[in-house]
Amino acid sequence: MAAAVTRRINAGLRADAPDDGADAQNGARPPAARRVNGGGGKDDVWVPVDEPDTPDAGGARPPLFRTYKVKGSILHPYRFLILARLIAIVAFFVWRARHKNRDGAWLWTMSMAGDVWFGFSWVLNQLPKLSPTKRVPDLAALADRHGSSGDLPGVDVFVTTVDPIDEPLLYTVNTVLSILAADYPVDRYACYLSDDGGTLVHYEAMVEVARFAELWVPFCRKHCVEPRAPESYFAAKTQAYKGGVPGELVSDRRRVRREYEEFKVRIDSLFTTIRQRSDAYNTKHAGENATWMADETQWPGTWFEPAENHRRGQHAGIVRVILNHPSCKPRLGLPASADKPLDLSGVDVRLPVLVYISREKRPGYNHQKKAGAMNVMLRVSALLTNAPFVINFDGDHYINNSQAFQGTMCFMLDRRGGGGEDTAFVQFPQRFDDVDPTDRYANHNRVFFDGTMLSLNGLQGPSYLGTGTMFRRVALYGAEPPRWGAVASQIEAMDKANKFGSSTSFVGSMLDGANQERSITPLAMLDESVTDDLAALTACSYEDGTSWGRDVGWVYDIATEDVVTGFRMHRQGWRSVYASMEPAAFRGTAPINLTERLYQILRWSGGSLEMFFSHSNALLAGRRLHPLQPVAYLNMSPYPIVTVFIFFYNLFPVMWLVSEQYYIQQPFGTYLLYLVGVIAMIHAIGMFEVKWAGITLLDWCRNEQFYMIGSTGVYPTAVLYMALKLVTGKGIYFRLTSKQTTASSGDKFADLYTVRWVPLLIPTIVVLAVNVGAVG
Ligand SMILES: O=c1ccn([C@@H]2O[C@H](COP(=O)(O)OP(=O)(O)O[C@H]3O[C@H](CO)[C@@H](O)[C@H](O)[C@H]3O)[C@@H](O)[C@H]2O)c(=O)[nH]1
Ligand SMILES: [Mn+2]
Repeated sequence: MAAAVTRRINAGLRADAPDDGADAQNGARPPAARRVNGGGGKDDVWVPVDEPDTPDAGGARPPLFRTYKVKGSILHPYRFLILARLIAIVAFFVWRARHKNRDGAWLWTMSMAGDVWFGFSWVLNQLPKLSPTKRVPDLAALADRHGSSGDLPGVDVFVTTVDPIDEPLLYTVNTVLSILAADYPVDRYACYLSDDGGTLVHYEAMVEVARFAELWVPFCRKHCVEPRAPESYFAAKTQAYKGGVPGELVSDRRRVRREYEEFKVRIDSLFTTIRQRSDAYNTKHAGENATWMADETQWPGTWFEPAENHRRGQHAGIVRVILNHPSCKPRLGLPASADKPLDLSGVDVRLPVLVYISREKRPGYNHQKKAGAMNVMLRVSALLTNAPFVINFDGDHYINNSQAFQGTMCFMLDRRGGGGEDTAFVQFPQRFDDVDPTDRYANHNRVFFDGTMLSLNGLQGPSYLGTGTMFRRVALYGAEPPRWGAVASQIEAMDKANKFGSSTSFVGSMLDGANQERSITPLAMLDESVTDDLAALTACSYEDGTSWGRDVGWVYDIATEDVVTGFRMHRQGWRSVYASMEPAAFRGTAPINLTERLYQILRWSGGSLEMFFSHSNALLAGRRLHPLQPVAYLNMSPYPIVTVFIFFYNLFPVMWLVSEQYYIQQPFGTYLLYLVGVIAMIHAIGMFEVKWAGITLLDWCRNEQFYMIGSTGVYPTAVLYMALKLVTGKGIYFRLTSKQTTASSGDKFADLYTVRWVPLLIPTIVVLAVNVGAVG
């Protein structure tokens, strides 16, 4: 194995040679890409920062992204308010400590403790937001440098899904279609679908997708349509035309729409089709009870009628290439004809690689949910296409801006200050569809985390980077950037310690996968040796005794693997970028019904507490992080504990039922004055943030409302779970967020108002009752 590594050292890891020739030519070339504007947020708030290192006479490369800061007239009063509030709360504490309550000392102590916690967490939350920064990719500069289809690095795109019902097939096929139609050199990226359910329905849906993509993708290219997830495209109002043949849009669109409707019918009927086919074959092969593929072979995954080795949690690993590697030269389509009414004669009709994966499942193994699926994809893709960058989407997210991949490359390839190469990941803010404009609680803390992240002078703080984040593959392998030049020896050492497992072909692929200048390799012929390798890599026993899930790949044993994986990279000295783009790069479907939302919050808050009580505790971050990063991580790990104090205050009105005269603090007048002051100030500060985050006041109110529901209803359970875990050592079982909607009535927000009863809501209702009672 070591030999395999050393052999490649000479091949050179970093093909760092400057391509000056190309640059000189580029100077004369007109920008090929459309310029994007400021990238979200209003221009009257964000101002570009003067880049100290703009190209000089020496012909340095022009920057590939712009940095924006909040303009002084907003920023200075904002900071002043923060300072004022800091002084106010310190004064408040001092005053309270000097005026201890003699009667009801324990209540006073409790409320003091609560206020200290509130004050402390406010500081944690506020510090990283002192200098809001926004980075926007410059696609035109990228096109100038790399040409329109030029030497962009390879990208492997991962999509995860589990259940075709809970995560509706329609979302998943839209995700994949939006990826296949992305505006990125088609021979430089590949799409992998991981199906943790192992169902034939998913596989055949991908076969249908590949077929429909032959029409959909050239259509998108011909007319430059956005977004390229058909469901969203057809639902959207028509926008300004950007393609080259406006006259043909209307008829082409009508035609593609009809095909899409038929495609949807086929997708919807897959369950029945497969069942009927299987019934027919089972009768033919008397005595069988299998699920059959169209070619009359038995599906190796799960069956409709569960059987030994063909049920959920117990089936073989499957890797199937659905679309093979395209040719490197463009292949133009055909002019319109009787049966093909779309004129595709000027359009490249190639499609990127599409692979279906279902990892092996065996009882007795902890399959580690999404993190486990991601790690299998990381290995399988290493053997098949081995791109130096990987990006992941949940089955319910899609690319909303077809240039999103190019956008991420603006950060990965920018060389300012040695940059780029030390960047482990690029993340864009998450935006959600299907969220009622009058009820945007689904954007909950995402909006505010935007604020948190924006702030760290562009260094990324923690966030839910589970989906729509572009990673550098080598960072996922656990390599460390300060030794980036020595990745070969690093990989060799890690391999000696059996961190990666026993596959020689996988370890042999690692150096190539680290090389940013390498484009994607044509898909290997799936001969017997490759199939054997793939079987080994998808097996559940592959990771036994290795470092997968800790030092290598996505991190295990935690409900929020995404946050912890990013933390590991930051801790190793990697940097990351938080970027914005207009229109938003990616979009997702948040669970909009309150019940699902509560369970999601439960998993996140539980995961955050787990993180606090684990080796990924922010306090153990080490010196390689920017000083504000641990603060931001800390801000989001023990936060559910706040529930104790929120409860205390929320239930306090009980006292009014018991006795008429009771004061938490005396003299009560001064106390009230302080309170009103500090509360008013935090809201005033919030208003500034609302202004630059580009959200409405109503969003903000909903956010506050939802915070109350979450912190009374969900956090107590999270805290209890954590306490149990600390005592018993057993982790939390988190269920999959169901995205299934009942909204067949045509009202896509119908779901929002169907609140199923869940015990999680009991404490919230108690609080409500107490307060209504007390006021009464
Ligand atoms: O055994 C499993 C369980 C889940 N998933 C996939 O993991 C993704 C996320 O699961 P979901 O139940 O939808 O969780 P969410 O709360 O919606 O996910 C958010 O929070 C997660 C944990 O922080 C992140 O991993 C996600 O990317 C982020 O979108 C989905 O695509 C699932 O298909 C698997 O592949 N295998
Ligand atoms: Mn999700």
